[in-house]
Amino acid sequence: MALEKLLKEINVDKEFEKRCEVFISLLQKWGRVHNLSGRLSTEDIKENIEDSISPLKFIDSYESFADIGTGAGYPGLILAMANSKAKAYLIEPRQKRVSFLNFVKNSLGLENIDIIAKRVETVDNIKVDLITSRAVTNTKLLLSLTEGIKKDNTSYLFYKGSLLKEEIEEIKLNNYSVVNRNERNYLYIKGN
Ligand SMILES: C[S@@+](CC[C@H](N)C(=O)[O-])C[C@H]1O[C@@H](n2cnc3c(N)ncnc32)[C@H](O)[C@@H]1O
Repeated sequence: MALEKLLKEINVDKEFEKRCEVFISLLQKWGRVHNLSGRLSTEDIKENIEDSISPLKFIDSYESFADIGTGAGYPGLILAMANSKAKAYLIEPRQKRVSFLNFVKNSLGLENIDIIAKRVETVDNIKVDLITSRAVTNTKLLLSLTEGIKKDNTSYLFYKGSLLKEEIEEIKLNNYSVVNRNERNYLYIKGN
C-alpha cells in the first residue's frame, strides 16, 4: 500500500506500475535460480522499489544518470523504469546480474537504458548529470571511483545506512543534504 501512496506524490511514467509488475515476476523467477537478490517476496521487492524511487520527491530533475553496482536492479533499473526520458547507465560487473538487467530491459522495451558490464573505475567514456549507488562502498571511495564519469556539475545520490555521519566527517563535504526514511539515509550532494 505504501508504494501506491508514494506514487501519488511523485512524477513517474504512466507505465511505471505495469513495469514494476513485470520486474517483480521476473526477479522472483530469476532470483530463485540465480541467487540474484536476498529478499524475493512481493512485499520485500515493493519495499526496495519504494526505497529506490523515494528520492524523486526531493532531487532536481536530470537528463542522464549512472547507477554504480546495480545488482538485481536497485536503485538504477527502477529509476530508469520510472522515467524513460532520462538516459540511464547501469554499471555492474557481475555477469549473471548483467544478464538479468538486460532481460528486464528487453522485456520492457526500455531503450533509455545502457548496461555497462564493467567496474566503474574503468569507465570514462560517459559523463552524467547524476550518479547514484546503493550498498556498494563508502562515500569517499564512491566519489573517487566515479571520477571518470563526472562533469563539473554532476550531482550524487547515495543510499546509505547508519554510518553516514562518520563518512561525511571523513571527507569534509559541502553542499549536501541528508533525507531520512525509515532506516535509510539518502545523501544528496548537489552539483553546482
Ligand atoms: C551488495 S550489491 C548491491 C546491489 C544493489 N545496488 C542493491 O542495493 O541491491 C553490490 C553490487 O556492486 C557491484 N560492484 C562492486 N564493486 C563495483 C565496482 N567497482 N563498480 C561497479 N559495480 C561494483 C557488485 O557486483 C554488486 O552487484
